[in-house]
Amino acid sequence: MEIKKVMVIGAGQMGGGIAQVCAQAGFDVKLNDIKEESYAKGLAVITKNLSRNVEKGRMTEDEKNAVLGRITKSLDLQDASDVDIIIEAAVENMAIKKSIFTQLDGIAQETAILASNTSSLSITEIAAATNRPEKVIGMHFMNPVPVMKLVEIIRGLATTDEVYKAVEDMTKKLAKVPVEVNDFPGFVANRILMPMINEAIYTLYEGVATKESIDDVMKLGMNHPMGPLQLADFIGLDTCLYIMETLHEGFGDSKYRPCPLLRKYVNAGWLGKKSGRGFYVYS
Ligand SMILES: CC(=O)CC(=O)SCCNC(=O)CCNC(=O)[C@H](O)C(C)(C)COP(=O)(O)OP(=O)(O)OC[C@H]1O[C@@H](n2cnc3c(N)ncnc32)[C@H](O)[C@@H]1OP(=O)(O)O
Ligand SMILES: NC(=O)C1=CN([C@@H]2O[C@H](COP(=O)(O)OP(=O)(O)OC[C@H]3O[C@@H](n4cnc5c(N)ncnc54)[C@H](OP(=O)(O)O)[C@@H]3O)[C@@H](O)[C@H]2O)C=CC1
Repeated sequence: MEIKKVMVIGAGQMGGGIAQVCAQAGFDVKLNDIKEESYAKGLAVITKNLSRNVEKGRMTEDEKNAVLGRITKSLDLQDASDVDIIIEAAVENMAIKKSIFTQLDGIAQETAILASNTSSLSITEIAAATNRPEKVIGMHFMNPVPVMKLVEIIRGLATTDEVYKAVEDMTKKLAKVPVEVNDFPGFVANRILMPMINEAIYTLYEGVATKESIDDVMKLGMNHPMGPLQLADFIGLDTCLYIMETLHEGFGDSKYRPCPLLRKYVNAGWLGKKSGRGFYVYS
């Protein structure tokens, strides 16, 4: 099973990054979003990242243009009809993901792999919305995609070894390191990371320290590149809340209760860096 043509669904911070690294690795990429302006925003970020590579001497202008030439715009899921793999990176919502996967199952060629970049939701449940659960898999990239090495590869209950191997090979071609994990809420990355971020938010909520102090403790004391509140803003507070809800519901354990302050910020539309305001304000 050789993968050549890719479709990425969702041109947000993750989808844009995934499209960029796929095009850089030589794959033809269709980048899909529901809104033209979201696609344009995603492409602008990719162009900026590639221009930085040119400035830093890591790529020539011609190479940059060749990478951009491998990315095509898609505003219609029907465009999935001739690709080998679809990597879905739309919003972290089970109903939306199921609807996308059901539609893709009817559009994509029989051999096509349907992957999700979900950060916490059940691959098995998403797969059950299709008639090809054996070809559904989790391909969980880390943010920012062009920089971070890891891709968690999540096997659903029915995922075949052949599909796993094809996705593992593709991940290596992207110069990323695949790590195999099983399908449980939050997988490994967010089962460990998100409760730490949630606890940092509780620490702020309970007035233990200021946001700057909380971040300084983890940066200076534990050598984390970003403090947990800064990282939460970077990930997106909506995504953080959805992940905590998945852990809370999936394990039924109160230790995963999302902090009320996190919920309040999301309800206010303070989603972090992407909306201009979260725990910090961004210009
Ligand atoms: C929620 C989930 O499901 C899973 C997740 O993804 S959890 C989040 C995982 N990610 C993390 O934990 C990130 C933690 N933060 C970091 O590692 C670092 O702060 C960082 C890599 C983001 C930035 O590094 P830094 O040294 O502080 O800043 P900076 O010097 O500006 O950037 C380092 C390099 O990364 C690049 N970079 C930074 N942000 C970038 C972005 N958003 N997109 C592309 N490249 C980026 C910069 O261009 C720079 O590259 P060069 O200098 O080599 O050109
Ligand atoms: N943020 C992170 O650090 C990480 C996130 N993830 C996961 O990646 C996924 C995307 O997250 P992220 O990129 O941060 O989110 P963003 O909000 O940045 O991007 C989501 C994009 O998907 C678009 N979209 C929404 N619904 C659809 C749809 N039905 N069809 C096509 N496009 C759609 C949105 O468009 P519009 O804006 O127009 O609504 C937006 O452009 C989530 O599942 C998340 O959990 C995984 C790893 C890390």
